[in-house]
Order: sequence, then C-alpha cells, then structure tokens
Amino acid sequence: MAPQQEGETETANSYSTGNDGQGVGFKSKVTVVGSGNWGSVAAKLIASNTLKLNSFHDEVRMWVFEETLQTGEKLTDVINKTNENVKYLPGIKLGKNVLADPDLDNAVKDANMLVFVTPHQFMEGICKRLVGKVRGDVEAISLIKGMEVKMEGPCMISNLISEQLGINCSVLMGANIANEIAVEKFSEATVGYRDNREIAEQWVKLFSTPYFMVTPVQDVEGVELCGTLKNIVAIAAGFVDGLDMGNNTKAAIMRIGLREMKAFSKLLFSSVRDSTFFESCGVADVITTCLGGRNRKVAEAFARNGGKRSFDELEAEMLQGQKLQGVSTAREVYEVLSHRGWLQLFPLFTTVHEICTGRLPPSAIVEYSEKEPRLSLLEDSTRYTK
Ligand SMILES: NC(=O)c1ccc[n+]([C@@H]2O[C@H](COP(=O)([O-])OP(=O)(O)OC[C@H]3O[C@@H](n4cnc5c(N)ncnc54)[C@H](O)[C@@H]3O)[C@@H](O)[C@H]2O)c1
Ligand SMILES: O=P(O)(O)OC[C@H](O)CO
Repeated sequence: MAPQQEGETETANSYSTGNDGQGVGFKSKVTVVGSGNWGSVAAKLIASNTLKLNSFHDEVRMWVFEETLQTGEKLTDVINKTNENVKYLPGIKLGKNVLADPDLDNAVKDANMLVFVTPHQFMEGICKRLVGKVRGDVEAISLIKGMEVKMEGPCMISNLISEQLGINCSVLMGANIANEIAVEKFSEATVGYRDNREIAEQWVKLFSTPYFMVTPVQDVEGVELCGTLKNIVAIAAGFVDGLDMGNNTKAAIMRIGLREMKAFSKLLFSSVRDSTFFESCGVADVITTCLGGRNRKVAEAFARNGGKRSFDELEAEMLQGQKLQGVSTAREVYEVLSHRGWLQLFPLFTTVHEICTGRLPPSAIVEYSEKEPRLSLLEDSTRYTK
C-alpha cells in the first residue's frame, strides 16, 4: 500500500468493505473497555452499526469499572436492566445489543476488536491486568486522550497498549463532546492508523454513522498528540473565561495552544504531519473543547475561585465521577519539557502547569512583561516551526 502523502486526506466512503482476510462469513466481535461518558457513547455508536453490518457480531460488550450506586444497586446491573448508563450518560439508550460486563478478563476474551476508552491514568493498570488475556489476532483502537511519562520519556497510550499487550493499536480522536454525539448531533472524527489501511477501514466502518463522520489519516502519533495536548489548551481557555477576559483573548489562547501542540508533537515525532492539525482531531477539537468541554468548565471555576480550591475538589464536585485529563497532561508535558530543556519554548503549556499547581495565579495565563514573558503573545511565529 502506498503511504499517504502530506496534505492528502481520505474520506470514509473511499474504502471497500471486505472481510479483511479473515475468511468469508467471519464476524468480528467488539468489546469496549471503559464505560464513562464517552465510553458509553462509543458503545452506542458501535452497537448501532454492528446490528446493521454483517461482518460484525451484533453483541457489543462493554467493560464496566464496577461501582455501587446510591440506590445500593450495582452499576452493571442497572445498565443491563435499563439499557442506560444512569451514572455517566443518563437518559440515553445504549442499544439492546450492548452488554455491560464488570469482569475485565471475560469482557475481552473473545473479542478481536478492542476499543479502549477510559481516563488515561487507569490504562497502565488495565494493560497489566490484560497481559496474556487477549486474543493473538486482536486489533485495538484507543479513544483515550492522554499520555504517560516514563523514565525513558513520553509514552502515548496507544503505544502503551501495543507494547504491553503485543497488539497493533490505532486511535480515534476529534471534536467529540460525548453528550452532543449521544443525542446524534453531527460531528466529525479522525482515525489515526500506522500502516494498515484495511484495519483503518474496519474502524471507520465500525464508528461511522450519518451523524458521525470519520476520516482516516496515516499519522497515529499526530492524531493522538492532538487529542492529548488540546486538554492543556482547554484548561488555559477556562482560566480566560474565569477571568472574564473575552473572546479575543480566548482566540489568542487557542492559536498559541495549537501552535504549541504542533511544535511539541513534531519535536517528539518528526513523522507528524502538518495536515493532521487541520483534521477534526486538531483545530476542530481545540475549538470545541475550549468552548464546551469539562476541562474548560472546571478551569473556569478554578480561576473564579482565585485558585483557592483545588482541581481535585472542583472535579469531584462538578463532574460526579467523570475525570479531567488536562491537569495531569499539563504535569506530564511539563516533566518532558523540563527534562529536555524546552520549558522556554512552550510558555502556554508551562504556565498552565504552574497555575494548576498554585505556583502562579490564574491571571498569569496572559501576563506579559518585558523582563519575563509568560505567555508570549508577541513572539516570533517562526521560532519553533520548521
Ligand atoms: N467525555 C467526552 O466528551 C470525551 C470525548 C472524547 C474523548 N474523551 C476521552 O475519553 C477518555 C474516557 O473518558 P470518558 O468521558 O469516557 O470517562 P469519564 O470521565 O466520563 O468517566 C470516568 C470513568 O472512569 C472509570 N473509573 C473510575 N475509577 C477507575 C479505575 N480505578 N479504573 C478504571 N476505571 C475507573 C469510571 O467508572 C468511569 O467509567 C478520556 O481520555 C477522555 O479524554 C472524552
Ligand atoms: O470534556 P473534555 O474537556 O474532556 O473534552 C471532551 C472531548 O475531548 C472534546 O472533543
């Protein structure tokens, strides 16, 4: 297969829908690992397609991190009884072919397509539990926006999955506020794949609906870094909202944030394509997340409280069990920047972390002084672009 060229995009409709070398009559079994807000919507999207497409088993298993609800019932039991994730996606039917399963080993054992969608901080533990438990021929996709930092350096979640489980892992990212997709408002998304276009085609087929348009690009790292880094930009945008600084300032934050996302991604992986930043996973996700995401919302509350209430406290109070990714991602990126001597190159990423940890006040997000530029709104735009 010829590699995709810079600037070249593919439409979801450009693929054939064969049986991918598994033999005529083979049906793929899909398991979703995770059942939070986006995990539940992903299961709903997939379940609507497995019913329609002959190449998939109807049933979609969804692994649930079990918890007891205030009613005393188990979340899994309630999902299976009502067909609704009453805690993380109330009011939305998932599809009768979604089966919630609290047993991780059981949920994955027969699947040949695994969809990972949990907050990123839990993935290392989940991968450890899954070693030796998944099928040898399984293909994975990560919808997780986040990264780990190890002694050796940064490790993307798709890479963690690939390395720990010995399986190929694609990614799906995009301007995807789950609650909007849950009520079938039109959205786009980007599948990032490594080198096997047929696999990308399978994922596109599994996720695409008339209201969810998926475009594959051959740039796993670029797509995943976009999804990961935009959460830091969303925290910065929330600070701007909390300080009532207005739309022009927020647009400046988005522009500078997008530029830092691109510069950081390209410094980590020279293979990352410029064109990826114009896909749904890039500029579109920066916009939606800075307008309507959870990271933005909690960061706004943090700034309105003058940084006096911690993110952990605000997250618990405002999100009812849902998790932010931006604060930990800012810390993880800061570790990489300081280890590599790049802090000065990334004033927005650096400042967000220093505000989150209380070293700087929220207003520092746009402070500029001749002596010590924090967020260099005036900096030379060629400084860290190739
Ligand atoms: N919600 C969105 O709009 C959205 C959209 C696109 C991408 N994402 C990304 O998808 C990923 C998952 O987010 P989400 O919105 O589905 O989750 P969420 O924040 O809604 O829910 C938190 C989930 O974590 C689970 N959990 C809590 N403790 C756990 C533990 N110790 N081990 C394992 N699981 C545990 C909870 O059961 C729950 O399912 C994140 O990386 C997020 O950035 C979210
Ligand atoms: O609500 P957030 O801030 O986690 O963002 C949700 C999605 O990632 C937006 O695409």
